[in-house]
Amino acid sequence: MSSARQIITYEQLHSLWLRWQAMSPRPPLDRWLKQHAAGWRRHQGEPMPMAVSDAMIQAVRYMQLACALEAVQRQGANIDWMTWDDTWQPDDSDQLSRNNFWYWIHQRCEGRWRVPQDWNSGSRKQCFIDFQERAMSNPLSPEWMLWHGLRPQWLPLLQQRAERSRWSDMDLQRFVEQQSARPPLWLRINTSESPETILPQLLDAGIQADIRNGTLCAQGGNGLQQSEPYKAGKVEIQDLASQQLSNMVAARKGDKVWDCCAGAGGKTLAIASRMEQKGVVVATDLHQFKLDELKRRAKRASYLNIRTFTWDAEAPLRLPAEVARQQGFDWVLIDAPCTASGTWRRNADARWRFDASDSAEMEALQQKILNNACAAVRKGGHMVYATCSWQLSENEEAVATFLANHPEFALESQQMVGAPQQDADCMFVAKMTRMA
Ligand SMILES: C[S@@+](CC[C@H](N)C(=O)[O-])C[C@H]1O[C@@H](n2cnc3c(N)ncnc32)[C@H](O)[C@@H]1O
Repeated sequence: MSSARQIITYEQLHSLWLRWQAMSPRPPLDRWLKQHAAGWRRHQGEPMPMAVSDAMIQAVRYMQLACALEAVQRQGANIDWMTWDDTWQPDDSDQLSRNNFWYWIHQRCEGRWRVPQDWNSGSRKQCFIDFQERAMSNPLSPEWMLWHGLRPQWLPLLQQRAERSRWSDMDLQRFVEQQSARPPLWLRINTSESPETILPQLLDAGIQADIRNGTLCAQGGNGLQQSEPYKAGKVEIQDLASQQLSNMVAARKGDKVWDCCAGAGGKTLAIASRMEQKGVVVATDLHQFKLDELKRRAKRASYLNIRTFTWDAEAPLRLPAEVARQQGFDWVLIDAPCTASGTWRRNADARWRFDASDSAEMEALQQKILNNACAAVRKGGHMVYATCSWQLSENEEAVATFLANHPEFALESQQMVGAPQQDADCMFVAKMTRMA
């Protein structure tokens, strides 16, 4: 594999797959592929072919489907998929032979890698065609879920979401179908320039970009971070749902804002961009290394009014003097740690770490953060609670539990943003106001 133009074979992909599988603990595939691509560039002197990362992402997305197809090939189509799914585990894909695994993945995504000439024939081909036909003619069936890389057991949870958010059947179908593809790379503009002004600058830098619904987006990130608009801090990568969520914090010039789970600052920067350097944004997180990245990004965008320090949610925050003087922040954003089920389109492997029956610990952490952050909201101020998950338990139910214990807060609004209406991640956002 010494040239980007060289054709990748499934044997080569499999050795890469085994290397990732052997990692302990196994890092998120996306991050691992980025590191691998950097190593590739260093050793080969040219970029890693897109086909390699595409194939790895498709393999992880459809590894349960590969197991299901293998089961049909061996036992026939008469399988109770809900029972089968109950005992299926991600490691089961290791039981498939290298050929069979990559055969099914190749069929599902019409892979752009080299396979033996006589591969695509015989009973396996027929088994695949029959499965596809059954899946596609039965939307919302277990086989249809498997076809889109989702566990059949998640269907009732998704149906609850659809009912709660008044998604039509078509919306729900679109949501599931969207899981088979990454959303584009949405960009947020940090300056007062318009998308129409920045677009030609991106195109000149060789970035495939366009404007959708008034927002810039790029197809893939290759070269974006080396482009002039990015290096000059004019644009930030931020998913469309995340941009909408940040907009719920309608901070004005001079406001005091606390982004209490700020991470690397995606939302912090979006909020600061509207404050014209007036007022203060306090950004905290459990992890200092994330805040270090936030500081780098803030510097690139020339935001001088962001302060960072660690906070672990074990107790209420000691308010900075100028915030204490006004008895709390005008806005507190809790972008809570969550199962991140709304980001599976970008982080294909995250779905296999999701266990809906084991979310008590996460929900307890979300309540702890809500309970300890709310003390920092001034009377009349607002608290925005958000997750990038779609289950009710981390969202509407979490908000209801909090409000039952805190009658001093009133719910202003709560909604899902992004997918399925938009080609984006799927996030939840609730706005509450402190009344007393
Ligand atoms: C959804 S992420 C935040 C993403 C970030 N707001 C952004 O826009 O990039 C949740 C964050 O909560 C942080 N976190 C997890 N447990 C925490 C705790 N006990 N106290 C404070 N922050 C915590 C994580 O480190 C993570 O950065």
